[in-house]
Amino acid sequence: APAQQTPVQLQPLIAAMEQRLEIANDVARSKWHSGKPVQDSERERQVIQNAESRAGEFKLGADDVREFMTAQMEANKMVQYARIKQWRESDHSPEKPESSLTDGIRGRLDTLLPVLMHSYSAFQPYRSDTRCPDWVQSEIQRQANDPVIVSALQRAAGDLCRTTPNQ
Ligand SMILES: O=C(O)C(=O)C[C@]1(C(=O)O)C=C[C@@H](O)C=C1
Repeated sequence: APAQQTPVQLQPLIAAMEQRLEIANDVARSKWHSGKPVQDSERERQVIQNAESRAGEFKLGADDVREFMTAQMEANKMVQYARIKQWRESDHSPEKPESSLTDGIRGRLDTLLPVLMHSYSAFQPYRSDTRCPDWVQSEIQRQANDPVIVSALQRAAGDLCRTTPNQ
């Protein structure tokens, strides 16, 4: 079974990605109450710049870091849009989060950055393995149940495996 051969380095990586997506629930609650749009391109540039500036610390290339963090933010927006749609359609307003977006929630996303980069770095040797896509799918299914989180994790992990096309 593919799960048995899954490298141990994948579990903490998917876990950190999932934690980042859990924070998206609070981002969405905050934006629901503030009326701010989900998309904040200026903040996305800052996140990418911050991550790129730390690439060397984790022996990662700037291109990989940019691609990886872009995927994490696209996945984050998927969760936000899905939650906002659920609240709108169920006519149920979520509670205001304890902390605001700029002094609290983004701080939690920032705190997770080195954790994500560290686990992404540890997974580098396995990215080109032909079993990589199977490992990633089974690990996502193992760690997540909520279909919104599962889809977002699939997006977040979309570039993890370097599969060589076979024509
Ligand atoms: O910080 C925000 O405003 C978020 O919505 C979070 C986040 C991210 O994933 O870091 C996602 C979408 C925005 O375009 C910017 C950043």
